Amino acid sequence: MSVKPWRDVIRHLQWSDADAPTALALMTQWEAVADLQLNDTVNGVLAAVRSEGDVALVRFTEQFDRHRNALEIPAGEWAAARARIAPELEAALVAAGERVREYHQHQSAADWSYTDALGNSLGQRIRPLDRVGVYVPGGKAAYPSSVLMNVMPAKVAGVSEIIMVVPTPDGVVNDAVLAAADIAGVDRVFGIGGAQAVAALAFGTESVPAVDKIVGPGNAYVAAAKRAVFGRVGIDMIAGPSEILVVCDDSSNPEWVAMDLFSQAEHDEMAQSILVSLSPRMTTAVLDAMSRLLPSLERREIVEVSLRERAVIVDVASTEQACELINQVAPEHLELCVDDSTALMAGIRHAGAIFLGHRAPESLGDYCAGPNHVLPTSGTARFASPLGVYDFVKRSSVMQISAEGSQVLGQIASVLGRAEGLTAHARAAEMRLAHD
Ligand SMILES: NC(=O)c1ccc[n+]([C@@H]2O[C@H](COP(=O)([O-])OP(=O)(O)OC[C@H]3O[C@@H](n4cnc5c(N)ncnc54)[C@H](O)[C@@H]3O)[C@@H](O)[C@H]2O)c1
Ligand SMILES: N[C@H](CO)Cc1c[nH]c[nH+]1
Ligand SMILES: [Zn+2]
Repeated sequence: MSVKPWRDVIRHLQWSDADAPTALALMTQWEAVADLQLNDTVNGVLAAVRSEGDVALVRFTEQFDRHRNALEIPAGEWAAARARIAPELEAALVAAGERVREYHQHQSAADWSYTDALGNSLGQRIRPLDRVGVYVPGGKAAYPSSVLMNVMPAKVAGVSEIIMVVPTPDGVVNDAVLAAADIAGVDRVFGIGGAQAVAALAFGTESVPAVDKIVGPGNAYVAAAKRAVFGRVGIDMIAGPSEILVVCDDSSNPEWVAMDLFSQAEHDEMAQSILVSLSPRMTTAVLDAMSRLLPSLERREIVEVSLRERAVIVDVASTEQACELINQVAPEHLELCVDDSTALMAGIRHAGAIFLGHRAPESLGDYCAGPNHVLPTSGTARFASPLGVYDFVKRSSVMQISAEGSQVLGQIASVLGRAEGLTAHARAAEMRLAHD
């Protein structure tokens, strides 16, 4: 139990102080795969699985997850698990899955083309990936919701084959995770995790088919392995620990704000909760609510470490200052717990998912609102987007050149080819000139 009140434990900044932006930048930075020893471990695992296949996969699963069960979990077991879970859990998974599917259907993009002034037809064709690997984390907790979030956009995109991997620590398979796999419609499930699972998906083994792209969040071993295999396969992103940034003002409900901050802190000790306050009175009220509510949390120990190590409160004097701060942090989750979010929304450029008003706790986005909960973390919302249908398709450009087009474009290509010293390029274009 913490002896000091939380107001004395959580770091507290005034955004108007000249050094506050730098201090906040230091507090929010997180390098996904900076640990050299971890990288050595991961590189060793990748090399071994690549050269030894299933033998290494079984060995590492025994070493890190403490079991020697069969690698693949057959479809019959998913259906049996679905029948075993509580009916209300099954109904919640089905309802959440349908909402996630519906949201992602809006992301589907169509082929396009146009005809230019020379009669050339130029366009873009979109096709789903053939085979993807979905990493569902499962070391310290089981995440059936992450099955739905990873698989539904792939199904909407029309991916032909979805291979799911999920660690089964001590050989224990989570029924809700298997039920979610059944509901979402994966093709195969393997009870493996960590860097060895990523290696198996990237290189293929006797049991696990090689995939074209690996998606899904995981711990630092998973993140390092995904980064290392990128290029051989595609990846979605490098996910770091969960983060939430909540903006409050006099209209906020302090207990709701406190619980929303806890909801991400409870993920793991490195998760980060940031409170940005437009009202000193509300800052005090939220801190008091945190002290009141914290003892009632099931995962209190994790929350306490997360708050002590990584939480920050920042007082801001205006919505402009709030926006400046938000854009610097580029948070994974942003809650605007205020009556009127119009001015804030106008100034916000970087955030993974934005929750507006008092009735939109981040946890609804985690489970069932519809948008994806796999989001860019650690400031990567500056350039990255939530996992979506667009991650499971690729685009080809298409060009059909008319007789007139080959004359006009051929002359330009001829000049540019010769300027680059690539005369075969130039001659290929010139041959078409001569032909007509
Ligand atoms: N962004 C999201 O959408 C989202 C969703 C769910 C979970 N998460 C995050 O994903 C993470 C899941 O982490 P986790 O650990 O529970 O599960 P995980 O599945 O990512 O990792 C478990 C695996 O890590 C490997 N491992 C553990 N210790 C190791 C060691 N010392 N050496 C080599 N390998 C080792 C093991 O192979 C094990 O199978 C958490 O940080 C959680 O917050 C994110
Ligand atoms: N908040 C997590 C992503 O940052 C996702 C999650 C899964 N279950 C609960 N939450
Ligand atoms: Zn969450």
